[in-house]
Amino acid sequence: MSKVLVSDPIDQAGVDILSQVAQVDQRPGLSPEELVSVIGDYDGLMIRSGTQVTAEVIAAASKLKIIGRAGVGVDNVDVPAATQRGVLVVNSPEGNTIAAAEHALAMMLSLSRHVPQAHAGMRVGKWDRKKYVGNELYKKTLGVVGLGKIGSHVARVARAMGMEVIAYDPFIAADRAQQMQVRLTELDELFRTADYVTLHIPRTKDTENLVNAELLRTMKPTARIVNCARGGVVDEAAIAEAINGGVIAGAGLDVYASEPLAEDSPLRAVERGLVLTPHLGASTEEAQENVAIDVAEQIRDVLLGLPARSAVNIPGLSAEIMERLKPHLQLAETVGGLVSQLSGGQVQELELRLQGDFASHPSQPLVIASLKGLLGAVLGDSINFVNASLEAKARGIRVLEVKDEASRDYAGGSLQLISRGDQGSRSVTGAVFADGELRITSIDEFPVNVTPSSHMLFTRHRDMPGIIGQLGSMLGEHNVNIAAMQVGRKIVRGDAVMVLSIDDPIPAALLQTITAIEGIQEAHPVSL
Ligand SMILES: NC(=O)c1ccc[n+]([C@@H]2O[C@H](COP(=O)([O-])OP(=O)(O)OC[C@H]3O[C@@H](n4cnc5c(N)ncnc54)[C@H](O)[C@@H]3O)[C@@H](O)[C@H]2O)c1
Ligand SMILES: O=C(O)[C@H](O)COP(=O)(O)O
Repeated sequence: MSKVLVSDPIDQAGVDILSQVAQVDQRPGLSPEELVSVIGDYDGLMIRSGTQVTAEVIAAASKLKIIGRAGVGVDNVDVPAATQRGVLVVNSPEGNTIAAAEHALAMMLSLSRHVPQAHAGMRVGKWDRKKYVGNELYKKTLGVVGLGKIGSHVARVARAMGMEVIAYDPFIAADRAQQMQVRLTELDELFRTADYVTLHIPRTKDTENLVNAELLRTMKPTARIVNCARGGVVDEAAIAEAINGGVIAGAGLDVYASEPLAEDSPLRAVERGLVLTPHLGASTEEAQENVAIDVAEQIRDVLLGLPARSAVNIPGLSAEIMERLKPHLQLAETVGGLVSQLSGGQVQELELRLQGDFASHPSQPLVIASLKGLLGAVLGDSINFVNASLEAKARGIRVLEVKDEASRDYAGGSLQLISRGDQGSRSVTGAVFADGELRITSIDEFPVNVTPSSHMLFTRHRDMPGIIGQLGSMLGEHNVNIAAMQVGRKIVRGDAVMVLSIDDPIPAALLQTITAIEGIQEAHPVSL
């Protein structure tokens, strides 16, 4: 049975789903060293933002197939290291959207009406009505930085509360913003004119310390800023200074450059205008149930050999595409495996020629599947849909694509792979027939009609009497059973190819004897 480690607190609904297929060990609070020492036992890892999945953890994770992030941000996972090891990373892109958006709105309201400070006063017997006169959000300008899922929901609710909403997001089209009654602006205008600024961007090299002392100085002294996105996108010391110095009126922060926030952080010493929460944006019962179910289902499916719906590190290969293109992907992988075993040596270039229906589908999944077949035939299970492209790139394999939607040799079109390398060039074409069966339809341009099978033997030989008989009796003598046989030739008594489907692999010694038969130019055993 598979084993899944859950190293952060997650909702029981997720544990129940994982338990359908795996032994689930819930061990929140493991130290980094403990995680490295235990991870080698696990097929799956389920985390939130508390666990750092470093390259060291991934290097120690010899059995790991999948890392599931019960939430959105995967900045605590070394995704490139996971990709290189073929470990799938999945997340829940939408499960906590509403929770995070509502937390940002709660921050804005708390800041405007001094809710935490007023409550703290009440706890110690005070009745401060004058001190906590606040502001309304109504008719104020909200600046949203990052108009993605969370930013859009904040914008929608803010509009309903009577706010004017402007946004900065270079990746959002103006008409999409217009539909939300949001005006797109530049970042400097947004900071200069907004009464409230709310951040909903990922932490990237472009957004690190985006909100710094310089930008804060451009804000109105009455303005407030909210960060429920990611730590590190604001300069925390600069925020503390700006509030203390009256440069801005306040800030609401949920996330920090380093978590948990250091006890001696300057933020903890700010006396007014600041509301701090300990990364609670996604912490609602509803969101936790959503993300736990979403991610646990994906881990379960992947452990059962099914695709995941929100894979972070296989772009363009969603579960929906995997399902829709299943036979096409199988064919691409099979043809990739065949061409690899027929090529021998080093493949330097792979040309993918797609005809008919094959050309009308997105080609990236077919490229990945072809590379998985090509490299997997040599490197085995270490190659999967996650790392096939990366591994091909690392080996300097160039990939070319030629698409021709109009021409079709077969009703459903065809896929041809041509490999070029130090041993010359090889080509295999395949099609998916109406019965859904895969067929190999040509090898090195010789027409054949072969259903791929686990063990096959391929020969290039001269088309002359006696060769087929000799080969058949040789295999019989060695107790190798032939299930099917196909010969393809272009001209009588010219060159020809033969493909045999056999029940067992060909012993190495027998292969040598086969290649010694007069007229056989080459023979390759193939396993799929
Ligand atoms: N506090 C929490 O508990 C909590 C909960 C959920 C999500 N989050 C975080 O909130 C952030 C937003 O999540 P989301 O689901 O809305 O993501 P999203 O991908 O839907 O939206 C992010 C938006 O940011 C924009 N963007 C990227 N770089 C930008 C830049 N340099 N300037 C301006 N805009 C830029 C993108 O175009 C996108 O529209 C993420 O960092 C996520 O990790 C935090
Ligand atoms: O990216 C996210 O989903 C949020 O930051 C939530 O993090 P959490 O799962 O640790 O609450």
